[in-house]
Amino acid sequence: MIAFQDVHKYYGDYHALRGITATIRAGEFFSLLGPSGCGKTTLLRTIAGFEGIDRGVVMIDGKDMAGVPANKRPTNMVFQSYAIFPHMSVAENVGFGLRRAGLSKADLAARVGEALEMVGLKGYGARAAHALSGGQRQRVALARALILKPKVLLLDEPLSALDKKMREHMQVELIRLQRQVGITFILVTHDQEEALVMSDRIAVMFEGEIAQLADPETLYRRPNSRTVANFIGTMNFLPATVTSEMGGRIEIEAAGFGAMALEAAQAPGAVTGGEVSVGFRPETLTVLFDGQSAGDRESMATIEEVVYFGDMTYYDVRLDGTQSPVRISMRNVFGRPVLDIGTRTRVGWSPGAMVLFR
Ligand SMILES: Nc1ncnc2c1ncn2[C@@H]1O[C@H](COP(=O)(O)OP(=O)(O)OP(=O)(O)O)[C@@H](O)[C@H]1O
Repeated sequence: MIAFQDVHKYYGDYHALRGITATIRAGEFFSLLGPSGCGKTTLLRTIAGFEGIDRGVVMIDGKDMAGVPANKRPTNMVFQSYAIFPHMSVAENVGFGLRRAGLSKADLAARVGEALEMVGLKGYGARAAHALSGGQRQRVALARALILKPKVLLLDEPLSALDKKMREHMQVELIRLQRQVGITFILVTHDQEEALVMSDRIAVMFEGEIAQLADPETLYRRPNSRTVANFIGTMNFLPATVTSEMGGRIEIEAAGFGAMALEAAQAPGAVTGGEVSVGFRPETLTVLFDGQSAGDRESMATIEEVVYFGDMTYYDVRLDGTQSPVRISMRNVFGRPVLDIGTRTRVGWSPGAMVLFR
């Protein structure tokens, strides 16, 4: 549906987009994720036509968008500050973009009703827009964009003004809506959890470039750099050395773990003798209680910090033979005690959960 080919954008001397090449599929929920200033909003605006580009090509539905103004593109944008008109009714807001479409009153009312139903605001048409909650206003903004039946809906941090509960509720609503209407949604967010929850695929951006483009599970389990690993969730790192690499099997010697073998996919670019880091998520290690078997491999460790969350406990443990603690997250089980700082414990782990970074 969208194709970027080596897209560059400058603001004066500032190189805001540095060679973006990617495709977004029709019907996909796609997110642009990255820290503030990485260029995600700029990239979204190049799709909408609000921002020109200095080099490269932006295609929508097979057509080069060079010279095509925003109002002639099959896209519509929903903004963070849901710019709805407070003095109008909900129905007038939603029907605003169709007021010159020459529809009969009855047809317009039907289209407005349909759009309101999609966003869960059936029956709210006569309500004054200023008399709505933040979440309801955002739904009006969505209905106003959807009523124009765009091929692509562009969402610029649409939920960031909402409180946590409402944001989580709207995330689920947005996913449901996208499945129902089946059009391509492109979301800009700096919230990694939001991107993981909502997206079919995510482009992680840093400094005007796409660092990795993949589905949520791949991004989480196989991040391609330490930067991506750190941006999405928590990743522990320990120093390691590659002892051999042959026929797609990489052997390493890692502090705290000892020798282990990894698949090639876990260790792209590993070279024998290379000093690397082995990375692993907090939930892939297990604090083993008395009599519990490891399943795969185990190491000895000392608990240095305990953070209790009710349903979870974080243990910061130092594996024997290592310099710095690593975090383990454990789901609490009724009747099982939370261990104290200073406790010596066995830790279970599996080579399959490790990722190697240069
Ligand atoms: N109109 C402009 N003129 C000059 N510089 C700009 C302009 N718009 C954006 N920039 C700069 O380009 C870079 C990318 O901006 P952009 O808004 O795309 O970032 P972002 O990733 O969306 O960040 P945020 O989450 O803070 O909105 C930033 O460093 C920003 O300061």
